[in-house]
Amino acid sequence: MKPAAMASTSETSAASNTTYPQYLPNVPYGSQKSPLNTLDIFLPHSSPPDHDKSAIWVLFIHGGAWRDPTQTSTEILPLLNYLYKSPSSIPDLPNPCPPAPSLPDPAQRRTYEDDGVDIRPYIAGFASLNYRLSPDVKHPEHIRDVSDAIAHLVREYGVGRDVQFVLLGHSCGATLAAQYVSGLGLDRARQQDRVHPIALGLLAGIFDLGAFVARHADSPVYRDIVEGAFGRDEREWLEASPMQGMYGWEEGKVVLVGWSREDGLVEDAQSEEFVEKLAREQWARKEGSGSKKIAHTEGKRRHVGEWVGREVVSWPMEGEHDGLWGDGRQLAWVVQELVLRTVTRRCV
Ligand SMILES: N[C@@H](CC(=O)c1ccccc1NC=O)C(=O)O
Repeated sequence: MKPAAMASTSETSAASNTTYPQYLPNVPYGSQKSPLNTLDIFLPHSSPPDHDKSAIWVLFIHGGAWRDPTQTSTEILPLLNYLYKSPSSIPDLPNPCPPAPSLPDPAQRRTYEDDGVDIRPYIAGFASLNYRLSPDVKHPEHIRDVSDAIAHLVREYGVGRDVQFVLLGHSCGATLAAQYVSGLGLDRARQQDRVHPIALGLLAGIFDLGAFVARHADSPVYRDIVEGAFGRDEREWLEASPMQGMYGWEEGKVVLVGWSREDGLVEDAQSEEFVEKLAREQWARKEGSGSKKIAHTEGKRRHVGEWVGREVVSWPMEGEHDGLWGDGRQLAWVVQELVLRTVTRRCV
């Protein structure tokens, strides 16, 4: 399956004669040569004009309990197909310098099935990461692969350096995203060379490995998952758990924590306790409208740059564990929320 937009319209950049959108699967990263040391890139349109540097990259880390070989970077495709299925080309952003920017009426810009602002012009690129799985590797190899993948994007596309990014993760992918910003499992060089996201979107994450095993003591698979990825020493579980991390990174504006009460695999308490932890670290608590968004925001106009401080947003989602990425619409709303809360348009 490839993003539907590939087959529909394409635009040509005059400067480079390159056509868009571009979908580049299985791009190798890092020095390890495993087929899982690869990432997929989707470039929806040519770079925004020089006057507008407010576009961001969206990075996604899939789940699968650190071990399921059927869960891969392709889990971003429902999101891409949802956002880019529309036959219309992606509109340019208006020049913000001056007059003061405001997007056209959202009602006029509704080109995908949503009630809000069309966020597509604000997204410069997507990357979906693969990383090596257990039992072939154990912690900290998974998180080091993630770090190497992001380092590749820094070098090739200036991600985190010339262009800001948001980091999304589902299930153990959310664990990896939280480990990345807090540096858990990263050696000194990788910690120091790291670029940081402006926002995290953590969906159905596992933040406390010990509790994950203990709360499912009747089901041996949970212990198998954690021992397979982190070994048998419970002190390792504690040290690697995002609940042990610190989340004061400078660039961070928003952490969206999303979960579904219908998730039969990861318990609500993982997300609830992580929200509490960030609140203790002085992140301001917000209740997001979540996947009930249409009902909540219908008729309300929202603007890019709504962000006011360091916020942790609880984001209610719907359906089963794997529906959170499998339903591209729910993931698109997460991305929209992060764009609305973080992207500040700049004149350069
Ligand atoms: N599909 C996975 C199961 C899985 O992903 C999972 C199971 C229970 C709790 C969390 C899970 N995934 C987290 O990334 C497997 O077959 O191992």
